[in-house]
Amino acid sequence: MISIWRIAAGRGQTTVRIGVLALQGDFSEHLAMVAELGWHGVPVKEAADLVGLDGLVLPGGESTTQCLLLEASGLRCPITEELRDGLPALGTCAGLIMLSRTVIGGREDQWSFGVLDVAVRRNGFGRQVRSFEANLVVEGLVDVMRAVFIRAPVITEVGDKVEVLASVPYRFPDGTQVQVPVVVAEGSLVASSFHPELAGDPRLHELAFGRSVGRSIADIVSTLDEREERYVGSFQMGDDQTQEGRSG
Ligand SMILES: NC(=O)CC[C@H](N)C(=O)O
Repeated sequence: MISIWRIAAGRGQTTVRIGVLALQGDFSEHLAMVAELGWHGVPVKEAADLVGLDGLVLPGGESTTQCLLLEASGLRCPITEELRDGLPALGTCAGLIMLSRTVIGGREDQWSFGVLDVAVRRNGFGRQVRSFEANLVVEGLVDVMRAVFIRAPVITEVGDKVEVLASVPYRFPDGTQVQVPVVVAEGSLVASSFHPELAGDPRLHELAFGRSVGRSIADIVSTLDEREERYVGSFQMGDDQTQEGRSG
């Protein structure tokens, strides 16, 4: 269950400050989205930028490069501490990878913050040519969400406390089909395999930083089958699951 976070308490009283990790990737789009929501966006490039934040966005891009830049900038430890202390965070695509407990198909020296109890396979939906868009039903949102998937990670495992807020059908080469989560929440964290900011949809940012969600995974998963017809097609596993990505 995600509680009403400090940001909600602060709304209307003080300026809400949302940091956006701005080392690599599509941080500008996230900053624009934060501004659209009436919040103050703070590009985070060094530890001092983390002071006084109400939330943090980890953007899409290239997780291997972000690992290197997070180390070089000295941000790895302070961000780990903030996330462990419960700073609300939204991770999209590479940002999801950075939050995850386990990363499959990463570089040997790849690390992650390890605060979100999921395992992800990098580029699990395939390489650039297999990028796609889909209309998703997201728990708690009335209208479907247009989701842009670019060399997106596949969530292969979720822990007991992780809530699955949206899934898509995923077909293995042998024809077996499963539902894979593409929006998840745990405690103060929300993450998506896709890029909500590229479709100009601010609702995951609102979900992450401005409201609560509170349904159990079992409850959500039980409703997914009924809704399957509302998804656009199904998606096949990429042919290069272990390939290193090169750009956002
Ligand atoms: N669009 C993205 O963020 C792609 C993520 C990229 N495949 C990675 O592993 O980091």
